[in-house]
Amino acid sequence: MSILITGGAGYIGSHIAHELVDRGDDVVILDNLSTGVRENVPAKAEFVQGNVGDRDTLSALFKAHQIDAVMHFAGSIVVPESVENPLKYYDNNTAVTRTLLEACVAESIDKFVFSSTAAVYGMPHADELPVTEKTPTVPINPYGRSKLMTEWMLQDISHAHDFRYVALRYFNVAGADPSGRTGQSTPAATHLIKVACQAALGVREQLGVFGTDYETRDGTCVRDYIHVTDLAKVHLLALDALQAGSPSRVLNCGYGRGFTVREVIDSVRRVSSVDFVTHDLERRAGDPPELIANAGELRAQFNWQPEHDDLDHIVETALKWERRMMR
Ligand SMILES: NC(=O)c1ccc[n+]([C@@H]2O[C@H](COP(=O)([O-])OP(=O)(O)OC[C@H]3O[C@@H](n4cnc5c(N)ncnc54)[C@H](O)[C@@H]3O)[C@@H](O)[C@H]2O)c1
Ligand SMILES: O=c1ccn([C@@H]2O[C@H](COP(=O)(O)OP(=O)(O)O[C@H]3O[C@H](CO)[C@H](O)[C@H](O)[C@H]3O)[C@@H](O)[C@H]2O)c(=O)[nH]1
Repeated sequence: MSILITGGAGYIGSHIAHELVDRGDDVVILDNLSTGVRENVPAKAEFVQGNVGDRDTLSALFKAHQIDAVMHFAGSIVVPESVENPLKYYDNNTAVTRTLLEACVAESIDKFVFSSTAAVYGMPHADELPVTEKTPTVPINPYGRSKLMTEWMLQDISHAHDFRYVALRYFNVAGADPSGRTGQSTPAATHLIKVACQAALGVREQLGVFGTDYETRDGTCVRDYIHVTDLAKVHLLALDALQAGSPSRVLNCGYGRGFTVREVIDSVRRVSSVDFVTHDLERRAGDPPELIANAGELRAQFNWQPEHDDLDHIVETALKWERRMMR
C-alpha cells in the first residue's frame, strides 16, 4: 500500500513510519516540523515539509502520489497549552483535519486512521473504570474537545461518503523504538516518563509530582502506559482491517492496567540506578485521578498481542533514547 502519514516526523508517527517501511509499504510523510524531527523519518520514506491545513500542498501531494490510505498524527498535544490558547487547538487539530478530510473525500481516499486520545473521556467516575469505548465522552479541556470534534467529523463523513476510518484513543504513550531508530525527541515534552528519564540523566534538576492526595493506592494519579511499539502494531492492524473492507471503528489503546506516578518514578530510579530528586507539588489542573483503558475491544477486533507490556522495559527504552539524545 501507499500511505500518507501526517505528523510522521513526530514521536508516534515516526514509529509507525518505520514499521510500515520495514514491511515494504510505500510511505509519504507530510510534516511541518513544528515539533517533529527530520532525522527520525525513515530514509526510505518520502518526506514533504508542509502544513496539513494547506489545501494546495495536499492537492499537489495527492497528484504526485497514488495514496491508498491516510494515517493522521499531525496535531498539537499539550493539554495546559490548549487551555491557554484554545484557538490554536481548534485550528491545528480540528480545522486542519477538516481540510485534510475534504481533500480525502475529493480524492476518493476511503481509508483513514486517526490519532485520538483518552482525553475525550475527561474525568471518568471511579465506577466507570476501566473506561470502555461506550463510556460517555465529556472532555474537560480544548485539547480533548478538539479531538472529539474530529471523531464526530469522521463519523459523519463515513455516513455521507464512501469512507471508513479507525479512530484510536491512545492512553499514555511511552517508551521508544527498541532498536533505537526513533523516540520522543521534543525537548519541551511534558510526559511523565520522558521528564523522569531527563531527571535521571541530569538533563533537568528535579521532577515535580503533581498531586499526592488523590484517592489512589499511594495518593498519586494512575495512568495506563502503553509502549509506542505495541501502539505502532495496532496501527498496522487497523490499516490492514480497513484494507480488508472492515467497517469504521473507535478503539481504546492501552493495556488495561495502571501505574501511579510514584510507581513510574520508582521504575525510572530502578532502571537508571539514579536516585534523582522529586518534589511533591499541588495537583495539576484537569488531571483525572485514574485513567485506565478497557482494551478488550481492541484485542477482540484485531487479535492484538502486545509484546512490550512491562513498565521497566518501557522505561528502559525511553532512557536509552534519552541517552542517545544527549550525544
Ligand atoms: N503522546 C501521547 O501520549 C499521545 C496520547 C494521545 C494522543 N496522541 C496523539 O497522537 C498524535 C501524535 O502525537 P505525538 O506524541 O507523536 O506528538 P508529536 O508532537 O511528536 O508529533 C506531532 C507531529 O505533527 C507535526 N505537525 C503538527 N501540526 C502540523 C501541521 N499542521 N502540519 C504538518 N505537521 C504538523 C509536528 O511537527 C510533529 O512532527 C497527536 O495527534 C496526538 O494528539 C498522543
Ligand atoms: O512532570 C510531571 C509530569 C506528569 N506528572 C503526572 O504524571 C501523570 C501523567 O501525565 P502526562 O503529562 O505524562 O500525561 P497525561 O496523563 O496528562 O496525558 C494527557 O495528555 C497526553 C498528551 O500530552 C495524551 O493526549 C493523553 O491522552 C492525555 O490524557 C499525570 O498524573 C501528571 O500529573 C507529574 O506528576 N509530573
